[in-house]
Amino acid sequence: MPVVLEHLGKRFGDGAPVLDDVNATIQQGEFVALLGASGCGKSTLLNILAGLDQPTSGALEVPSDGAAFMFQDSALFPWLTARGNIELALKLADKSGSLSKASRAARAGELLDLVHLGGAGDKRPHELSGGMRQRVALARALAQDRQLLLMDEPFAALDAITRDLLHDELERIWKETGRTIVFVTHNVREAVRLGQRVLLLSSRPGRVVAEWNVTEEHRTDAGRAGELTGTITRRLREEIRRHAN
Ligand SMILES: Nc1ncnc2c1ncn2[C@@H]1O[C@H](COP(=O)(O)OP(=O)(O)OP(=O)(O)O)[C@@H](O)[C@H]1O
Repeated sequence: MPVVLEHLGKRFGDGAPVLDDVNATIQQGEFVALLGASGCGKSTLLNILAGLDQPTSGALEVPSDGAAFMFQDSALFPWLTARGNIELALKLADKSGSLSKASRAARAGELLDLVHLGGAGDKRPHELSGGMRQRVALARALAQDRQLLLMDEPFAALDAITRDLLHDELERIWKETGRTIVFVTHNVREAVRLGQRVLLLSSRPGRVVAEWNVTEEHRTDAGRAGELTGTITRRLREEIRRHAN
């Protein structure tokens, strides 16, 4: 099922609208990067997609089983091991209670393998690096078993090398699982690296003002990817300047 936003708007109380007339269709299985200046309403939009907040105008179609969410902070439970954090997510997602403890343990093991953390399941979050914690957070988000995965700057706090590694991992996992991903970032390079499509949200009010397709050519030719990154960066700067005036 696609995600459809039609003339979507959001204002908090009687303040100025944060989002206004946001229109977008995201196909099932698509990877969309959402880019915008700080404070333009990206997190607000994700919260609405996740059903954590309601739009004040317009229409929204999202999968009926909701969405899984991953944040900049891994938000793991510190008293549980990596495996324990994933098993808990499996338990919470299993509303009918049909998964046995042994099946949950087996599934948690598969998810740990999927994020290449097979050997670290018994470690607690403080024993893991930032990159490893985000891998656990990704496995936990996948444990929720929702088609739609919303990611709010999940790699922003990581160093560049770890981030590059996680980009490769996320791309692989996206291809393996067929999830629909909406990935919020400030980082144009990251948006071009990951997204099949990059949407640019303007500031005050937030609205989709431009979009770019990232083609196979961009993926295989670093020069073409660099050109696209430059084009998007210029457009983003314009947006930031327009808002500053
Ligand atoms: N619950 C709320 N009540 C009032 N205003 C809010 C609320 N949540 C967000 N806002 C306002 O909405 C605007 C957009 O915030 P939001 O966090 O969605 O932006 P963002 O693009 O995700 O920012 P950043 O990139 O800095 O994380 C901000 O001006 C913020 O102050």
